[in-house]
Amino acid sequence: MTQGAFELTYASMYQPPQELHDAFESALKTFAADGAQEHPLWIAGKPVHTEERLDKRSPADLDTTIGRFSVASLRDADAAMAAATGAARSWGLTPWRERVAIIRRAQQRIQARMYEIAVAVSREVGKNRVEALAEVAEVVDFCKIYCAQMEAHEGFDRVLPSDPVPGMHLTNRSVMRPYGVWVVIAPFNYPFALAAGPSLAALVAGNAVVLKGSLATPWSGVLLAECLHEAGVPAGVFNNIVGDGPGIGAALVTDDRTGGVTFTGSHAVGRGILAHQASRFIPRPCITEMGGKNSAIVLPGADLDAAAKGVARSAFGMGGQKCSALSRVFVHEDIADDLIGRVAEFVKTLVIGDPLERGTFAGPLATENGYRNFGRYCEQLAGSARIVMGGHKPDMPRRGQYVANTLAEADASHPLWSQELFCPILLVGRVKSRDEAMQRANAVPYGLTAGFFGAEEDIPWFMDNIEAGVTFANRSLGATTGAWPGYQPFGGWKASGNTGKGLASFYYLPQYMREQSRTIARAS
Ligand SMILES: NC(=O)c1ccc[n+]([C@@H]2O[C@H](COP(=O)([O-])OP(=O)(O)OC[C@H]3O[C@@H](n4cnc5c(N)ncnc54)[C@H](O)[C@@H]3O)[C@@H](O)[C@H]2O)c1
Ligand SMILES: N[C@@H](CCC=O)C(=O)O
Repeated sequence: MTQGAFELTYASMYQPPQELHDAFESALKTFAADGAQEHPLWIAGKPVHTEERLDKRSPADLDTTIGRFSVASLRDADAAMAAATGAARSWGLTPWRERVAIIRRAQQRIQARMYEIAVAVSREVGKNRVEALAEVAEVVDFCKIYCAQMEAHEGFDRVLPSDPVPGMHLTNRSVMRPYGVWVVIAPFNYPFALAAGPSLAALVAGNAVVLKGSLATPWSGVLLAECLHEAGVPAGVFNNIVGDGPGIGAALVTDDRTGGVTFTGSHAVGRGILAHQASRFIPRPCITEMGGKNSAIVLPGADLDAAAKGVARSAFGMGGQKCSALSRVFVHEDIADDLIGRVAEFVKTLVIGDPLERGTFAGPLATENGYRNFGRYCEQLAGSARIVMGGHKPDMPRRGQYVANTLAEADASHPLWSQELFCPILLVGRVKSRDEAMQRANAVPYGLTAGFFGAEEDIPWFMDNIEAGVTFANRSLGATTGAWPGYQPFGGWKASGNTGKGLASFYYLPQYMREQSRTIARAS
């Protein structure tokens, strides 16, 4: 989102202009939370109210309900698949320029409703207002990028030379065609961006979509469905259902009518979905974006103030509930005390509180599960690590899922070094050399993001050796977090993702299409 010269991204979000706050405040007033408001599923171009409803509680105040959400049954999931199957053929045959025009209208609808969507995202996830606004702005950029890529590649339709056969004229073409119905499974932490990003790519490529978001964050998908409907996406081409993973999600990804799947979520679930798609008699494409256990390396020569800010922002932003969150820092022993002191000082300035308030850095944890896990991890650390700060659940004016930013030093053998925690816990390890730091950074199965702070001449060594899909050096705005479409393609290596291609990169969109070679022979 651009306001004057200001462009809102996850890196620029720390100092947004006053107009952005004013517009958010005004949306807060007009788009008030009405706990009794009913939110439907969207199937076959229509809102569908179901018998089963979920009263969604605010993670910031568990005594407040933010809306009543229809929950899909297996019959609703089947209806969504049937609607998408019925609509897929004509959408796939719609000229790509028309599809691009519709997605551009969707971009305008999302832009026009940006502040109210951000209010909803902030309320359901508990993320602060700028994180929420940036999440919506990211979707605007996904629309722009995928439409521009279709145009730049002329709809991925290429005329090829005639082959040299005497007495015959052969016309050759390569066209990229959609798979049919694409199932998108989204996580709770970026319920708008990670539902919209894959859905928009699938749609512009000509697939019909069935989206299933997380039960923990059911609102974003409804708003996305409304925007796409307002933009004129034909009935059945985009369907949104809300339901549990093992029941409704599994039904979608195993359905015979599914043509391809994009899953964003934990490794435990993603791996199973990927195995299923690969083992079918007709294997299906499957894009999995999974967990992370991201590290930063800090070496002598680093600007330690910049490092402290970058480390704290990426470890504790959004309560550590980013797949890109920093959870391990390896710092050279000569500068370790200095870095730890600066991180602790900076963290004291970060406000934990009501996510809708202007000054809040981090709100509550989004899920009950995450809140419980945080307590468990802190108990584990209490007996076996040096807790520098945090390690508890703070007293707050409201009964929300609030936790303290936690920094701890633990032995290399501690089990929390290798497990994704998804809460604001940062482990620090002292190292004797840059090679020891690299060895420990790479000694986990994940490979999503990584950061480095140190001398310019060490940056190529870091980027050439680190096993991660997204790398940053000397970035105080976030050591490992805050990739933005068009600037930093975002995708994981190793157990963090199976395709090796980042969201919004040049290589992403073609994954939603399959190539057809077309040769026509005529006598010459
Ligand atoms: N790599 C990335 O780009 C990226 C981005 C965001 C989040 N994540 C990861 O997501 C995780 C946090 O999100 P979460 O807790 O919502 O993840 P999760 O795996 O629990 O759930 C993700 C989605 O999968 C659904 N699901 C669960 N079981 C299923 C099944 N058997 N079949 C089909 N669908 C099923 C859930 O209902 C939800 O919609 C973290 O591991 C985080 O690192 C990764
Ligand atoms: N794209 C976000 C992370 C999304 C995953 O949770 C970032 O780069 O920080």
